[in-house]
Amino acid sequence: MDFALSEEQQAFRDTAREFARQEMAPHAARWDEESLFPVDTLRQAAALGFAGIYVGDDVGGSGLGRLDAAVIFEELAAACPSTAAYISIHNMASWMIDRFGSAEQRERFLPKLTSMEHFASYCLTEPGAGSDAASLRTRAERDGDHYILNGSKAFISGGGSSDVYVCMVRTGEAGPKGISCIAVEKGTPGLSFGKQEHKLGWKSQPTSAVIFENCRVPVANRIGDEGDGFKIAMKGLDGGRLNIGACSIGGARFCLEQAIDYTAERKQFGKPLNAFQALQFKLADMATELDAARLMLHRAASSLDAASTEATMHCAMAKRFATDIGFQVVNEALQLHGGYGYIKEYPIERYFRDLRVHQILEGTNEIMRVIIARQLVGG
Ligand SMILES: CC(C)(COP(=O)(O)OP(=O)(O)OC[C@H]1O[C@@H](n2cnc3c(N)ncnc32)[C@H](O)[C@@H]1OP(=O)(O)O)[C@@H](O)C(=O)NCCC(=O)NCCSC(=O)C1=CCCCC1
Repeated sequence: MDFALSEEQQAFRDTAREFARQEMAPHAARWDEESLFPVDTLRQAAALGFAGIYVGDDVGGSGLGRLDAAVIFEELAAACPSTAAYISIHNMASWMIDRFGSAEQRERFLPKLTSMEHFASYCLTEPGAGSDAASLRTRAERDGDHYILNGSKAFISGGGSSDVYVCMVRTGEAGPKGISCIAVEKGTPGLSFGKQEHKLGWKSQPTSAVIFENCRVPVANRIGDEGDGFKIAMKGLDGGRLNIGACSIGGARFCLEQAIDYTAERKQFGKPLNAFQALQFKLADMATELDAARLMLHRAASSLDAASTEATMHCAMAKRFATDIGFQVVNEALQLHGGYGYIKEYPIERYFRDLRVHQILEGTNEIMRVIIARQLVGG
């Protein structure tokens, strides 16, 4: 087992770190404050290959693996978890087209997605179908060479701004086997968007409902066969969960570094905070748990790259652990900053708000436990 990154991986990491420090970090607070979707910066990230990290290079992707992606997302999220997470979602939706789409669909959609001339959204959740994703009700009725879609999707990242919506819809029976995956393009009559949601964090990416009212979509936009949609969605999420875990680790790493600097500078009772053993122990625990989370995440990424039969469980374990530890580390970093951690002059509160949602989305951490337990005990 080799714990070192290859020379190539160190090179992506350095490129991502430099980009994040120069092009994201100086602007992230303003994107958050003004709820700005940083389209130009996203396209700069795409020019470095970050918009199709594990998409084939024949359609403009970087042709890399999940471990490479984990390394890149950690660096991007150290500067701005919200923007890094949007790039992750775009990668997840693009990969679903790359992996399950036809040659014609790959050629039609992916060159514009890998350059981020177009943006992609992943649409599974509905107002009445969150954790129980297989109960989704958005209906796609066949009408000749089109489907007519009716229903709505909730909490969609990129809603209203994305150009391609990779949607899970019901074409058949109740349950997972009646679900298909269809790419709906912006501008299709009958497609509209709800109001922009006001969120605690993740403010540099827009979030809205996606609404279908007699929305006519060509059958040629169906990704995979009828009835394959649930499995496609779950496979997309295996990788998406790793990326979100990597975003938690990156954000938490930045906050740990801030806490180390702050406790060295801040003096109370005549000495720096870091001279108090109780606070040294806090820093030691934060660093140890973060390291454990990164190791677990990299193991899960290697497992997914190797198509291991345990990959889904490893991804669920890593998502659960990395997002819980990430939030815990940011919370401790805030505590170590005292009152300064709670005000906007310091960056910690933004990371606190951004990382909280990682424990909820792409499958709550309770659902991660369901996935792990099913592998252990069956059922
Ligand atoms: C785990 C879960 C609760 C499972 O469900 P059930 O019990 O209904 O389905 P079950 O009986 O487990 O399975 C059906 C078929 O499906 C296959 N399969 C499942 N996982 C996978 C997988 N990982 N890979 C391949 N096949 C899979 C399963 O084998 C079965 O097929 P078979 O009948 O054997 O032929 C699932 O529903 C889930 O996960 N919910 C969380 C949703 C959830 O995560 N949203 C998040 C929405 S997205 C989101 O939050 C975002 C936020 C920010 C923006 C981006 C998106």
